[in-house]
Amino acid sequence: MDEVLAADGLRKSYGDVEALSGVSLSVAEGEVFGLIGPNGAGKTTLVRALTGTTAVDSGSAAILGRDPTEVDRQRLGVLPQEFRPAGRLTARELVAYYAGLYDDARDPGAVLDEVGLADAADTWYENLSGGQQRRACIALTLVNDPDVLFLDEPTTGIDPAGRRSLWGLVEDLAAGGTTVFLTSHSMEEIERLADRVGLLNAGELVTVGRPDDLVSEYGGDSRLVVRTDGDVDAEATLRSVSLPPALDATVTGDGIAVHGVGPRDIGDVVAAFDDAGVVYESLVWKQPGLEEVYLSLTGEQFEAARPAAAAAVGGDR
Ligand SMILES: Nc1ncnc2c1ncn2[C@@H]1O[C@H](COP(=O)(O)OP(=O)(O)OP(=O)(O)O)[C@@H](O)[C@H]1O
Repeated sequence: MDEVLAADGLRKSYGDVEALSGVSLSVAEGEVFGLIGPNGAGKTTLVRALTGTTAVDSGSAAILGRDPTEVDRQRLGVLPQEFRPAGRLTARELVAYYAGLYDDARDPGAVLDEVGLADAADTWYENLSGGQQRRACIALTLVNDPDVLFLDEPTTGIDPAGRRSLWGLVEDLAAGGTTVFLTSHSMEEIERLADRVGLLNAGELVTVGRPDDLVSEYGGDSRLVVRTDGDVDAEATLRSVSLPPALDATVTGDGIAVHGVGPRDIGDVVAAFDDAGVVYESLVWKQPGLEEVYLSLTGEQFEAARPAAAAAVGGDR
């Protein structure tokens, strides 16, 4: 596969703040590369460096083998994190205006349809809902049928159904050969869309890999988390429970975590807690995902909890 995006030792400081401290990466044609990282990690600076909209202090970037400032804009689509088109143009007028900037543009109506804005096409941008505005912005990045698409937090403010339909759109684009560089604060979005994920922390690309590989390497084991009442002595409770010998347990901030619990072990573990007469508030079985990778590599909880990650196997008592 051809390399479409490349970064080699990108460094960028703002005064004393080193936003990028030597970032190198490579993205292949048709790949969806997901970038995650805490606030201020340097994600937007990296997008700007890769798209040639900020000058770097050292290092180099290339899109389609060229310097980002020299690449044919017809082949590039960029959705910045903050993007405010003219408020008193309708979605259709905006898309038509942007289409007019290119020699070879798609039909505005078809693009509006694709992002789910056909019914609101004749509403002024300023009167669209937040989610509809974001869709309109995405439509503007698609008018030139780009080969490379940068999406900086594309679905912020879009409702769950709208997000899912836009994920389908990104999947279709990638299947058609479009290379996508995506930053997001939604782990669900990254897990769903990204072929490879890069974790940026304090300006450094801490790790890059396929989601499954990162989870196997850094995600830890699946576990059953037993939340006890705040007044309960979790250490004493744990000593009173006879867990299956292969399993290990630790006391956490709000209860007990039993490690290495596979799906078939859940019943035995629950029975062990019941036999010991433990009163618990909830039992949650968690399989590791990117959230755990993020926690293990940054020491921080990912902001947006991923509800589907946890399957409750017990209730209040
Ligand atoms: N124009 C600027 N002037 C000064 N400092 C800046 C500028 N742009 C970014 N920074 C700083 O550089 C660091 C990286 O910022 P950046 O916006 O790239 O992070 P981010 O990962 O995109 O954050 P977020 O998730 O909050 O959008 C931060 O410390 C930020 O304050």
